[in-house]
Amino acid sequence: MSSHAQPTSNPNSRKPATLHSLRAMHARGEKVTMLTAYDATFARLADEAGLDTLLVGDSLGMLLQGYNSTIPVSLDEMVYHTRCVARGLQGGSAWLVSDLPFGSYQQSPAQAMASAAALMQAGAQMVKLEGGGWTAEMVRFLVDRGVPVCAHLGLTPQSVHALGGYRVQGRDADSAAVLRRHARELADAGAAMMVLELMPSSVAADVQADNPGLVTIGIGAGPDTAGQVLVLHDMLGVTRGKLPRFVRNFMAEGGSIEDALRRYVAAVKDGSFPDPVAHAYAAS
Ligand SMILES: Nc1nc(=O)c2c([nH]1)NC[C@@H]1CN(c3ccc(C(=O)N[C@@H](CCC(=O)O)C(=O)O)cc3)CN21
Ligand SMILES: CC(C)C(=O)C(=O)O
Ligand SMILES: [Mg+2]
Repeated sequence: MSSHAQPTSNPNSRKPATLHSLRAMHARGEKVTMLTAYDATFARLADEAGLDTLLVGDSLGMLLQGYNSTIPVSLDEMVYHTRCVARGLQGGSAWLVSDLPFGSYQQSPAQAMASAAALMQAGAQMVKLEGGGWTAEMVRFLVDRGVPVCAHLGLTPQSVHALGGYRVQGRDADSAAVLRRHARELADAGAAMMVLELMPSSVAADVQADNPGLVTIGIGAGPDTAGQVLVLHDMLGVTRGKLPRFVRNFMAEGGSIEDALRRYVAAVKDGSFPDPVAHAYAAS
């Protein structure tokens, strides 16, 4: 089947998500669910389990390719996995976000637009890019040209070597204030969504309160964001090695992958995940 084939019958009764429906979900206080997906089969399973949004994360460099960071992932590889996931979502409902990989947007707004175009033509509905205020010019350039953008602040894994490891960000008052300022700049530049990764719950709560219409998606950022994201392999308990504290293994609770996915959706929707103590970080 070509990627331009007509959608087949809707596998569930949900309408396809739109930026409008996701903003409305947040406005009425319903939590937004996001999970990473890298292939057609898991995209379809996640969609059928009721995920609102899927992310083709550059974490695939670590989970699928075996690298120890996301830095080696290329734009062509992100395009390939975006095509796979988009085909799995045909006839489905989840909103599809794809990561712009390291080196594909940092140079200029024009470079960011060319890279975003490749992901959108592969089936993404929104692109995500990592970084603070310096990315505002890229965000504005893309949004003006019809590309929805998700920002990503806090622990930005593409900067792991500059950050000195996968460490909690915004722990002290000064760095928390910088994070809040950057979030405001990116929201003002037109970012509709924002991943907040590995920061004290209070900082993520402040970012959400500063920018009420922004759909914040937390990972290791506490319970007060508009939504939550996890890496698929982590919530299925198949990731090897030491896991970050914010992870919960939903496979240990459910009897099947389908059940684990449904439990994740239910736990985010009813607010039982993340736990404010077990899965969150405090300011220093
Ligand atoms: N499997 C996987 N899951 C992820 O969530 C993930 C990746 N890989 N790769 C890309 C980034 C890297 N991430 C990470 C990696 C390690 C920690 C970690 O070890 N965190 C410590 C806290 C460290 C501190 O206190 O500063 C923890 O205990 O959670 C957190 C996020 C999140 N992302
Ligand atoms: C963990 C999420 C936010 C991500 O960027 C990824 O999976 O690459
Ligand atoms: Mg990523």
